[in-house]
Amino acid sequence: MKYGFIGLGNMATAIIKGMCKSEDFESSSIHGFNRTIAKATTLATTYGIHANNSIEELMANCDVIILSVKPQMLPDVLPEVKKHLLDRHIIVSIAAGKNISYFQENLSATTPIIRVMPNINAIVGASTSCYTASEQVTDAQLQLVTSLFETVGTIIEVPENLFSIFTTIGGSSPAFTYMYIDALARAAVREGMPKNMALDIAANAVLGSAKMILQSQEHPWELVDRVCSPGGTTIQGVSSLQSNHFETTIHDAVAAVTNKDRNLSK
Ligand SMILES: NC(=O)C1=CN([C@@H]2O[C@H](COP(=O)(O)OP(=O)(O)OC[C@H]3O[C@@H](n4cnc5c(N)ncnc54)[C@H](O)[C@@H]3O)[C@@H](O)[C@H]2O)C=CC1
Ligand SMILES: O=C(O)[C@@H]1CCC=N1
Repeated sequence: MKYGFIGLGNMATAIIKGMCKSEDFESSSIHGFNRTIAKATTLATTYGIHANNSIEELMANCDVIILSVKPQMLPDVLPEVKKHLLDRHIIVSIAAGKNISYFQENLSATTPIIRVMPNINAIVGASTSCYTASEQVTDAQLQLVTSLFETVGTIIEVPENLFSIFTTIGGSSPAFTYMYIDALARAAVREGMPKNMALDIAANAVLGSAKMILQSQEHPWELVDRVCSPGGTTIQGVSSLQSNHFETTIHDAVAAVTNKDRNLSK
């Protein structure tokens, strides 16, 4: 099997890195095409993948075509993909907002299409990804594509009607979490702690808290209560966050992202 990435930005670079580091994929089986050709040649030099000069060349070389351009670039890219589409091709899209029917309308109703939503933590092998597949996709094809995304983290199936909300809490939320970690660290800088030290502590506290949620089986509010000693320090901060609408602020941000994602498919 040969894998071809169209668009070699943040996400494709992370996924290619994961594939090349894994024992399951040969770098010689990976091809890439980017509008700015230098990005392809850099990846070819770094990881030993093939730099292709056109979508036509990439599609002739590859079986699994991974569309990794921004959603707004798809109207430029899809006509060229459609022109060179063959029966052997499997289309994988990681674009936000574009649903399977969009690709069926703009490419072909019979081509196997798998929609995947990874996240930027793929760069460190820690993406929380999901997929949904068109009915033409076989179990073997699905296995192939999920194993590809397992090289950069975990992947689960999500029905397409939940894809927008997954995109928000799985795909976009790393940005919110980075903001939260940075806010904690800056607050510590105000108290005199060096920024690097504060970032390290804040990030590790978030990492540990995430492990607690995943491993303890306890409700998050039970965990909150366990941190808040009666008359102690933490409850002061928890009350302050509640008075400042912590939860509704997050809900508003999640709704804003999800609405934008839903509008992209219209
Ligand atoms: N950045 C993120 O955290 C995530 C992004 N995504 C999705 O992944 C996709 C890619 O996002 P990024 O990697 O962040 O974007 P990016 O902007 O870093 O990469 C896109 C690449 O496509 C290239 N490109 C643009 N037009 C092209 C064309 N006509 N032909 C060939 N190459 C072209 C650009 O030169 C660029 O290198 C998007 O659809 C986005 O919705 C999904 C999950 C997370
Ligand atoms: O902001 C975006 O559009 C993409 C989708 C998920 C994360 N980044």
